[in-house]
Amino acid sequence: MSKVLVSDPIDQVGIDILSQVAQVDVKTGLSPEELVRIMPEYDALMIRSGTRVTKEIIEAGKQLKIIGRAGVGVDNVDVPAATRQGIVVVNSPEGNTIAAAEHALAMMLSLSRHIPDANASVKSGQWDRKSFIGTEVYKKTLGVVGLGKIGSHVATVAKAMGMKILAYDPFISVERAEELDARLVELDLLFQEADYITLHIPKTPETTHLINAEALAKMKPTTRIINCSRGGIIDEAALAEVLKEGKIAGAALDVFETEPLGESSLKSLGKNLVLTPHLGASTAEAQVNVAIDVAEQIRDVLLGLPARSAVNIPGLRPDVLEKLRPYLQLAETLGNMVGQLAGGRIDSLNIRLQGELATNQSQPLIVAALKGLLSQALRERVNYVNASIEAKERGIRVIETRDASIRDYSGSLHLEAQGTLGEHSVTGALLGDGEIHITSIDEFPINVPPSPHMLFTLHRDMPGIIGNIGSLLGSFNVNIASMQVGRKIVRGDAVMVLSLDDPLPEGILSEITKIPGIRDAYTVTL
Ligand SMILES: NC(=O)C1=CN([C@@H]2O[C@H](COP(=O)(O)OP(=O)(O)OC[C@H]3O[C@@H](n4cnc5c(N)ncnc54)[C@H](O)[C@@H]3O)[C@@H](O)[C@H]2O)C=CC1
Ligand SMILES: O=C(O)CCC(=O)C(=O)O
Repeated sequence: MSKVLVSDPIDQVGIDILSQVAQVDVKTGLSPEELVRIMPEYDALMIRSGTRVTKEIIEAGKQLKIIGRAGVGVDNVDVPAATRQGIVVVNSPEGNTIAAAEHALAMMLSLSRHIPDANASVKSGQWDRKSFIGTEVYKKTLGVVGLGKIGSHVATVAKAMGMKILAYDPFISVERAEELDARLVELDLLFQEADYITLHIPKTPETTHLINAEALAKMKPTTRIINCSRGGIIDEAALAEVLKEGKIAGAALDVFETEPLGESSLKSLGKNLVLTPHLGASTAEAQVNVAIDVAEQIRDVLLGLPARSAVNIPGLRPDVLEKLRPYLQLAETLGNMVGQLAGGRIDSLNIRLQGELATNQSQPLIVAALKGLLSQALRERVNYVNASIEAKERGIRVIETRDASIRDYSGSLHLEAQGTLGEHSVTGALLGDGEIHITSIDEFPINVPPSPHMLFTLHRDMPGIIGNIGSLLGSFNVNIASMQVGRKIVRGDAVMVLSLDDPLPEGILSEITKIPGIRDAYTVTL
């Protein structure tokens, strides 16, 4: 019989589902060393946010087939390590949406009406009404950062409470914002105008410390901030400072840079700060939803069936998956690249399946390309199941064509996207050894494998240009791992693709475009 380890508290309904097919051991509070030691016994691992599933734990799981995260964020799982071992990682992208949205709204109202401190005051025997004069949210402006599932529900309810909604989300269409009666604005304007700011975004390199000293300085003294998304999006030291000095009116935090929250300057603040211990998903309903969602998927995978909400591997029959796996990776990589080249808000994606990929069984490749395209915006929320729906909801027009006559590789994919940064295309194929190669960018022929940090330029093919870019990058201590130029005619337009050892430091891109002959420059991070 299969064995499942449940290493965080999970609703009993999930345990009951797992018990239909497996022996279930609930062992919470294990140390990383204990987890590594016992992992070889288990076929499946079910967690919430409490267990950090490291590479060491995954590698110890010699029989492990699936890791189930009863919630949305899989940032506590080393997903690439799991993928390398062919272990499916599943989550519950929507099971706790309402719970998290309601917690953010509850935090906004608690903060406005000093409910936590007033409660403590009454319980300590006082009847102090003067100290707890609050503010109303009616007719105030709410700035929603991240208009995804949770942000949209917060916006809808806040609207019903009479609030005006501003939203910042570079990946959401104006039409979607209009449906929610929200005005899409730039972040600076939101910082300047909002009375309340609520964060509903994933934690990514771009969103880490999005709310820092500089951002806080743009806010009104009456602004209140709510964070029920991820710790680290707010710079806690900078926030504590402005709260102490009364430069903004208050904050309510459910998530922290380090959890559990240890020593912190936040703890000494008064009624202008409300703190909860990552309770966003902690409702009876959400815990039942996520437990069912994830336990059913673990049960199915243990029975040899596909998972419906896999973050890393699509829900296909194992034999079909085995054949398609390299091409799915190709499609996802190309989708991710073209999404970044074309910019945040994508209007359309043209996918051309070429050569032997131009068959009717190629639907999963379209889905993989969309998953890659949306991954910058949605991170772990996008999977092989919801990618098409998410694209539709975001108003992305998807056009697929097939051309079996193109035979430069046995099968290749050509993706063309129209977005905020214009129209861009990328073609890729698999080499004999299964390695992905990018074979054209914006119709210029090249031949490079994708790498984690890439820089692309569109420039005039003229002497000295390569040297100028090299010197500029060198002056910022950026090391070039490889470089290739693609051109159609001598001294015409050309593209340059550079693989860099490190991410491009901020500000260099605009310096690159100042080099004579460079028309445009883009970075892609994979
Ligand atoms: N406190 C808690 O217990 C819970 C926290 N969460 C967290 O809440 C967050 C939001 O979750 P969902 O709404 O389900 O995700 P979602 O994927 O539906 O929405 C996220 C939105 O953020 C947008 N976005 C991405 N990068 C952005 C950027 N740089 N600036 C502005 N917007 C950006 C995306 O376009 C997307 O619309 C996630 O971080 C999730 O992990 C979710 C559930 C419970
Ligand atoms: O499991 C929990 O309570 C945390 C939920 C959460 O943060 C998530 O689902 O992303």
